Amino acid sequence: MPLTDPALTLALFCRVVDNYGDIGICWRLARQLQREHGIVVTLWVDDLRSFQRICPQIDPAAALQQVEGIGVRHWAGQDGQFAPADIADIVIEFFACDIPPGYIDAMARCQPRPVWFNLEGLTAEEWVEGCHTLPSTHPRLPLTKYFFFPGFTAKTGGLMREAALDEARRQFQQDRAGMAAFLGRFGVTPQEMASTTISLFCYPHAPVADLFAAWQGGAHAVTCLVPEGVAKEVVAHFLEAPANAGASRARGALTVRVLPFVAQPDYDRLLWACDLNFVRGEDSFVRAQWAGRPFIWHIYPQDDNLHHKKLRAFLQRYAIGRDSLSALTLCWNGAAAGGAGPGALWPAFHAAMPESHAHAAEWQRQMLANGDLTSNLLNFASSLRSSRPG
Ligand SMILES: Cc1cn([C@H]2C[C@H](O)[C@@H](COP(=O)(O)OP(=O)(O)O[C@H]3O[C@@H](C)[C@H](O)[C@@H](O)[C@H]3O)O2)c(=O)[nH]c1=O
Repeated sequence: MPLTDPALTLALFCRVVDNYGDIGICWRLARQLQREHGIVVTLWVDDLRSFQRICPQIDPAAALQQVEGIGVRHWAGQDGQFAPADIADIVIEFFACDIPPGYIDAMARCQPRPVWFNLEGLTAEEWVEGCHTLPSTHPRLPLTKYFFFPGFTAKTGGLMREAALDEARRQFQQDRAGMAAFLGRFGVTPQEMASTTISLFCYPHAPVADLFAAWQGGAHAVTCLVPEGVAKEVVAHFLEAPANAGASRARGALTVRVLPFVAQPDYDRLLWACDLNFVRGEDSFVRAQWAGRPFIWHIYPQDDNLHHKKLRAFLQRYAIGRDSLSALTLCWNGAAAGGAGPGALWPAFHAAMPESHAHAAEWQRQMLANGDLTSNLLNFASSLRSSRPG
C-alpha cells in the first residue's frame, strides 16, 4: 500500500512539557501529514489550553474534536483498553512521551504491526547522525521502535517544512504593501517599518534590559515587536505601563510594541516581515531559519548547562567565521567567556547585518537540500512497511 493511500492512519502522541514548542511542532507535523500526504491523523495531546494559544479554534474542554481535518483527542491519562482496530498504521511518540501501555499492548496484537517512531528533539550535535533511524526492540513484546532525529545534515531527518512554505515566504517578502498591511494590524507605523524591525521571543532569563538600553541609546532607530507575556517585566519597565497587547512606547531610538500572541501562520509572517528575529526553543528557531533572515537563538535551558554544548554545536555549523553573530548569541544565552553584555556587542552585530542576511539565505538553501522532516519520515516508514514479512 503506498503511503499516500487515504486509508493510511497515523497516531501522534504529544505531551506538553513546557510552553508551546511541543504542541507547536506536533500540530505542524499533523497538518502537513494530512494536507500533503493525505494521511488520516489523530493527535493525542494532554494540554489543550497551550494548544489553544497557537491554534485558537481548539476547544479546551472537548475530549475529541476535528480541527483542520485532524482528529484531536485530549490525552487525559495512561489508562484505557485498546483493540487492534483502534491502532494506527504509523504511531509517533514525540520526545519519548510514554504512550499508553494499553495502546502498546494492542499494537503488538496488530497484524501487520504498526511502524513505531520516537521523534526526537532537534540538536546539531554530531552523535545524532549515528542514532538517526536506529531500532529499539521492545523488552517484552514483538515490537520495534525507531528513533527519528530532525537535524541539519543529510544523515538526519532534516527540518520540518511545508511544501508551499518557501514560495509563500517569497511572495510575502516581495509584497511591500502586504507586509506593511500585516504589520499595520499591530499598530506598526510606516516610520517604524523603515527602522530596523526586530521580533523578540525569548525565555525570561534573557538579558533584555541591557539590549533595550543599547537600542534606546543607539544611533539607529529600532522597532522591537514583543509578543504579550515575553520579557514581561523589562517591557513593562520600558513602557512604564503593563505589557499588554497593543501597548507601545518610543524612547530614544527604540520603539517597543507589545503584540498579541498570534496563531502559528501569523507568527511565520511576523518572522518574514522583520529584519532580525530573536527566537527560542525548537519550533520558532526552525521557523526563523526558513524566514531567511538573521536570527538570534535563545536555547531552552537544561540542567548542568547541557544546552550550552548544544548551542555551540549549532554555532559551529551556522556561524563559523561570523564573530559578531556568535558573540551575541553566546552572550544572549549566558554562555560567553567575557563579561560584555549584549548591548556592548550590538553595534558590531548591527554593522554586520547585511552579511548576516545573505548568510541566512545561503543557510536556508543548504537546509532545503536535506528535504523536509515529514517526507523523510514517511519515506523511511514506507521502506519499513515494504520490507517487513507478509
Ligand atoms: C510568539 C509566538 C509563538 N508561536 C508558536 C511558534 C512555535 O510553534 C511555538 C513556540 O515554540 P518554541 O519556539 O519551540 O519555544 P517554546 O519555549 O514555547 O517551546 C519549547 O521549547 C522546546 C525546546 C521544549 O522542549 C518545549 O518543552 C517547549 O518549551 O509557539 C505562535 O504561534 N505565536 C506567537 O505569537
